[in-house]
Amino acid sequence: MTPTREQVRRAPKVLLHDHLDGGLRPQTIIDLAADNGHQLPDVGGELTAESLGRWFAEAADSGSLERYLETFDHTVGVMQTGPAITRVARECVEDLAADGVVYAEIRYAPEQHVETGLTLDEVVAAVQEGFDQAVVASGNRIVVRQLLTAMRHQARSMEIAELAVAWRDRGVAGFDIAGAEAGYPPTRHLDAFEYLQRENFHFTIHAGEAFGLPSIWQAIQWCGADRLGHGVRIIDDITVHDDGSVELGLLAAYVRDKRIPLEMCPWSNIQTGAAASIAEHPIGLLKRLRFRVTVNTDNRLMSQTSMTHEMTSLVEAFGYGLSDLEWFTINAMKSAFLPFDERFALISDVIKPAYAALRGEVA
Ligand SMILES: O=c1[nH]cnc2c1ncn2[C@H]1C[C@H](O)[C@@H](CO)O1
Ligand SMILES: [Zn+2]
Repeated sequence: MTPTREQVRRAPKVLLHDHLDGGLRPQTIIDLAADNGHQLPDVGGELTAESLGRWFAEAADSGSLERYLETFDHTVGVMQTGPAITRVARECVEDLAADGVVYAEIRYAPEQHVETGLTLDEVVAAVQEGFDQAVVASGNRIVVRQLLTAMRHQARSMEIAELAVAWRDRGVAGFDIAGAEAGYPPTRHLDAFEYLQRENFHFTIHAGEAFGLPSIWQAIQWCGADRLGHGVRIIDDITVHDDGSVELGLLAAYVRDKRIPLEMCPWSNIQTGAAASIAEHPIGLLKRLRFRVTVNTDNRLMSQTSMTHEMTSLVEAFGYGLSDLEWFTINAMKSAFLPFDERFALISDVIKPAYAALRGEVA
């Protein structure tokens, strides 16, 4: 039977790709802008949480990653003090816990939060404080880690990689690069990735979202990425013949053979033009071919989404049942940048029993 939205909400979910500066509550943006004087956009009427939320969704719904990214000026702009960052981090975890997320890796770029004098270390500490507060308040129902992102058009990736390693025992589990993809290939940051590999550290790379196979190839074969952020364009290396048979190119075969996790973000892809609709999203074929697919939100504010919304949309478009959602969830947990024993415990003690109980309800 098809799970209801409420059953999807209650099902344990694992989130590997979510931007802290893409998930603010609209009211929080209004409050923080009033505090620090940041000029919010003209929403074409009265500024309310609702109208501002709508503005973000519409402005981000442009079909272009570059235009989508412009909306972050207004979230990053209000996250420039310790207390503001801590509030955003706390609310992020509160919202994820309420949505049934049991494990999350939240990413952001520390270098974007130093405009009024915070050090990079202070930014990471402020985020961790907010996470810790919310995790305790949830009764430890959620486990959260930070991923530190470097902006791919900037030149601070080595510094951010060192920052991530310095915080490895204090809540930071990995590293990432993000921002406009075209013109900024992953190899631009090769020294940072080589450093991370020498440190036995984990990283993912936004690749194959707004740019195609060369970006994915570089991310994996030159830079050694553990996972791919989006990776949706791997579909360009897969041919579906008229008779229904499927042929994988060398890169697609490598990604599948090596079980390289794909952090897929369906609604974000529709906004940036990487996919036309949920029903046409490559996630359907990639799941069928048993790639290591995971489901993620990317930016909950810009896409007006949540894990429940992403998964419910997939249930509606592809007819998935609870076992499919459990498969995505276990895929994600297996792919987390958490030690093996901790991943294993979450799968066997939390995820599997909860899905078994839900299946009992649905049957
Ligand atoms: O989907 C994305 N692709 C590339 N970059 C992105 C995406 N979503 C957010 N970002 C950027 C904008 C944020 O300011 C930055 C750090 O979270 O990462
Ligand atoms: Zn992203």
